[in-house]
Amino acid sequence: MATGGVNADLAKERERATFDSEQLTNFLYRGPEKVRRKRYLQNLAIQDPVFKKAPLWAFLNREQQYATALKKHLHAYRRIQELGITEPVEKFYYREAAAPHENSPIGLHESMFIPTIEKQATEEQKRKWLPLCHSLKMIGTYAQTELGHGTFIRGLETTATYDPVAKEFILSTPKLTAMKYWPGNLGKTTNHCLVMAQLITKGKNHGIHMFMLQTRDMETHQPLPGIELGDIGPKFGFFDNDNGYMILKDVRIPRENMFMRYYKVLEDGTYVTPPGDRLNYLSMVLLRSAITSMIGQHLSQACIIAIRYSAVRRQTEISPGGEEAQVLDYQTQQYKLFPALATSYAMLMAGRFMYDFYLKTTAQIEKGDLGTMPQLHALSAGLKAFSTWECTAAIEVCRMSCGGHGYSHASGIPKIYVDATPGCTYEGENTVMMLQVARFLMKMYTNLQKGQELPSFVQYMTKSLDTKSCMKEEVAPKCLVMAYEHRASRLIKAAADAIQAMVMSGSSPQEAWNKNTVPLTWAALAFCHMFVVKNFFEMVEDAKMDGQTKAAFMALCKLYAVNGVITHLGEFIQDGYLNNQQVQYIQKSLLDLLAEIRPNAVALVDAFDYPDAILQSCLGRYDGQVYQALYDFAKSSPLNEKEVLDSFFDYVKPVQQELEAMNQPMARL
Ligand SMILES: CCCCCCCCCC/C=C\CCCCCC(=O)SCCNC(=O)CCNC(=O)[C@H](O)C(C)(C)COP(=O)(O)OP(=O)(O)OC[C@H]1O[C@@H](n2cnc3c(N)ncnc32)[C@H](O)[C@@H]1OP(=O)(O)O
Ligand SMILES: Cc1cc2nc3c(=O)[nH]c(=O)nc-3n(C[C@H](O)[C@H](O)[C@H](O)COP(=O)(O)OP(=O)(O)OC[C@H]3O[C@@H](n4cnc5c(N)ncnc54)[C@H](O)[C@@H]3O)c2cc1C
Repeated sequence: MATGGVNADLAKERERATFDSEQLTNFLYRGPEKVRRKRYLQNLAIQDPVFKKAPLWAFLNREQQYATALKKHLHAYRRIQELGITEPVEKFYYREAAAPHENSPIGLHESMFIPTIEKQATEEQKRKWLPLCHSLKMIGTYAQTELGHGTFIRGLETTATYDPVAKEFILSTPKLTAMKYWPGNLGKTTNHCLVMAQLITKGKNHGIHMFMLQTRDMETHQPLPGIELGDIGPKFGFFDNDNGYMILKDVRIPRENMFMRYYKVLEDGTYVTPPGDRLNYLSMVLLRSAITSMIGQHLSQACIIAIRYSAVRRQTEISPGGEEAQVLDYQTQQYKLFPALATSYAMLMAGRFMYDFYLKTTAQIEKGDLGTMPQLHALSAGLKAFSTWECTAAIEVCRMSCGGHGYSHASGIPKIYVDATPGCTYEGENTVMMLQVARFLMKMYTNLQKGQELPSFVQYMTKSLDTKSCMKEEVAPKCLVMAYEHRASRLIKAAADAIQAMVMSGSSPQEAWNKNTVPLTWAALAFCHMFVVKNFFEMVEDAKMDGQTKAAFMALCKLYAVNGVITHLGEFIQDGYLNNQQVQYIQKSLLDLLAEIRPNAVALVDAFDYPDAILQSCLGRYDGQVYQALYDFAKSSPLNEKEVLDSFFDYVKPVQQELEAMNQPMARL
């Protein structure tokens, strides 16, 4: 254990902050009462001996990691029920503190399996399945992706063929590429799954639908006949999760196991068409809507670690013989870390918007109003892709900004990175998601040309492109937002014009689309970026907090916007919207903002309010005693348990002896 109180540099950082970090914490968690409750729940978990005694994940092999994750998450599941915690966000706080570095082997059971039953099953199916799910008799997952197809869902090859005589579906993965491959916890943990399969009835294929499949015996946990299951092996991250494969050989399930709230197959095999298209894609939309907040949290943890460490780390004397500087005082270090910090706040704000929008829209869908589904799809796909790309890149910047120690698991950042980066792939590969956004934007652009009214968040498209920026020396939020709107509108028009020109010269619309997917993704990215900037400004402006806190928060928000302009400068100046002088104002503003944020950097990460027990980082400790912690971490490496390892005698000694013998003068003769 590190001792010695709070590191003097870190203590000074907290004293010199111009605002009270608690105020920002209260805003982030939606009020002081909620903060108190969060801390109470986190402390309950942190003090629980089952969680306290668990070994550190980094020193375990994969099987041990899986077992630890299972033990912790099942204990948390039981405790959450005993404590009567029902609010999803409160469950999240408890679980995060209980198992901060263990991905849940029952995570998909809770985040996809149960919500899909709640949203897509009939009342009768819910009555049958939900009690079993809550008592964990049924543990399920979401089995969609196959060896041959993940992105193109319509191309999935698993079939569900209806047999009207037996009133059963026959589930089959008819070839190698049809086997389910990747679903989380399918390999070893779960005993049920939702299978996405091509529905065939009366000889006709009706596309993919959802079916409930029992995969393992509920007592012995053995796979059921006709089902081959297994873990897919070690991955880049998610070591403790059994992503699985599954082969189905004509497995029969009752007709009642098709999810029939919206889509139905009658006893005689008649297919009843649903009220709306793509309703069975809604489970993906739920997770996509939650990912922006989740990834913002990952990045906020990386920022805490890198910024606290940069305040403690001193390297190189600035003037000969003088004191070595805190690395956080180097402008280049600030340019790495403060945009990352601003990005994490921007994504937390975007995630807050996104999840609220999801709840509002799905409430309308539940009532049969499907009108806002295209907007929900476009925004959830776009923000999921944009936030995961931005945040994973920034996490890696945080890691490298910690120098060599950032490469060690002692820092905590490598684990954050490997668990965050698959967010770019799962729930829809990011490029593919951006192309869905582009599809929506092109539709909106066509509607605009036809004089139709646009949804509020794309109304900026109606503004004339024939304008110049209002940017002055004092870089104003309004002018920044307008610059982002202009860039997004211009790139949407450029992509639309390119497609239109190709069609006019004889290409088919599909060909024209496929030859312009790169500009289309530029347009989609610019749209998402604009959305995040605008939402960030709006949320800061509306935030109820004292003036100093708001000023500190606003500086971050401006930095996010200003840094984005500089990073994508070409797209802002291509048509002369910003002139040279204005670009210079923005560049100067960036440097000014770095200096303005500097005294508040530590307070801004303290505001995220992550206890050390969750961060589990030697570098990100609240007390800044990083060197003692690194030494303790090294000492606890299992390689240090024995002074001399057996492998020394097994491998080094024999080779040394052979080489010695070979090199003897007699041996050379
Ligand atoms: C309860 C709290 C939860 C908290 C959770 C916390 C987080 C926990 C995190 C856990 C951590 C890790 C878990 C990891 C889980 C990972 C799980 C998975 O990965 S599951 C598998 C995910 N797979 C995908 O996402 C596949 C991606 N592909 C697709 O979605 C589709 O194939 C496609 C959208 C790319 C194309 O679909 P297609 O049917 O071919 O559609 P078209 O392109 O032809 O478009 C037709 C039309 O449909 C519209 N559309 C498409 N999708 C939707 C949708 N979802 N909703 C509404 N509308 C949709 C599209 O816009 C088109 O509309 P038009 O009007 O014709 O333009
Ligand atoms: C950690 C993890 C957990 C997962 N959990 C689950 C789960 O629980 N359940 C489940 O069903 N699945 C799960 N998956 C699978 C995941 O959803 C898919 O991997 C994902 O949807 C991407 O599909 P793919 O692998 O087929 O990628 P591909 O589509 O093969 O992507 C490969 C490349 O092709 C490009 N590409 C593909 N199609 C197009 C196109 N139309 N236009 C332009 N470019 C294209 C992509 O941009 C990408 O660069 C998980 C994956 C991971 C990594």
